[in-house]
Amino acid sequence: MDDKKIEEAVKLFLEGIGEDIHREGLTDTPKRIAAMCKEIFGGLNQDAGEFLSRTFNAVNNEIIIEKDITFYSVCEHHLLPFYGKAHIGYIPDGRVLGLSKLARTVDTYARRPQIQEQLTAQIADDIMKYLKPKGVIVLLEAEHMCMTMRGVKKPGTLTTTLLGRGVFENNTELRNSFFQLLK
Ligand SMILES: Nc1nc2c(ncn2[C@@H]2O[C@H](COP(=O)(O)OP(=O)(O)OP(=O)(O)O)[C@@H](O)[C@H]2O)c(=O)[nH]1
Ligand SMILES: [Zn+2]
Repeated sequence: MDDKKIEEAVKLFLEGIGEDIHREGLTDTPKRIAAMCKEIFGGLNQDAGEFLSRTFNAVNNEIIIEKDITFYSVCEHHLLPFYGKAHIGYIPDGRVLGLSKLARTVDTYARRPQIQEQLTAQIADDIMKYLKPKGVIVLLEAEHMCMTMRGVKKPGTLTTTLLGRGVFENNTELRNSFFQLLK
């Protein structure tokens, strides 16, 4: 990441909104934002393949679900946060992942400028690509600040996105057992 560019951009932006960039509260803000970007956009420098490639033998091929994975992302249209929970289920085909790797995959793609549908798809596609399970299903529920603090201003609205790959693509029974286990 280019700290200098971020700092210059923040100064210009603050001037643009009519702020005095030399007042005490703002003098360190460009540096703070450059440091913050490393956290909230850190996924841009990460490759989920590095940890998704660490698989081990499955005990059986029953469904595995990791639910309520908290995530924070930033909408690419307004650069405002959207945040919520990710729920992931997969049916192994001989190999499984360490549980933490599902949450790491969510973080890798959440920490980028995003839209929710794309985030959902990137998580599902990478799990298919590296683990090669029989199927994976990803459900994301999030609140978008661009819907609440500006624009249409509807606090409390929850956006849900769902994507199934492999056996979850069109098997209603399997999808329903995922929903059942989330309750
Ligand atoms: N599909 C989708 N839309 C999103 C997401 N995040 C934000 N948006 C929407 O992106 C749209 C951008 O619409 P535009 O009309 O280009 O921008 P805008 O004038 O700021 O839109 P308003 O929010 O309606 O004021 C808005 O409707 C947002 O609600 C997302 O993750 N997925
Ligand atoms: Zn937005």
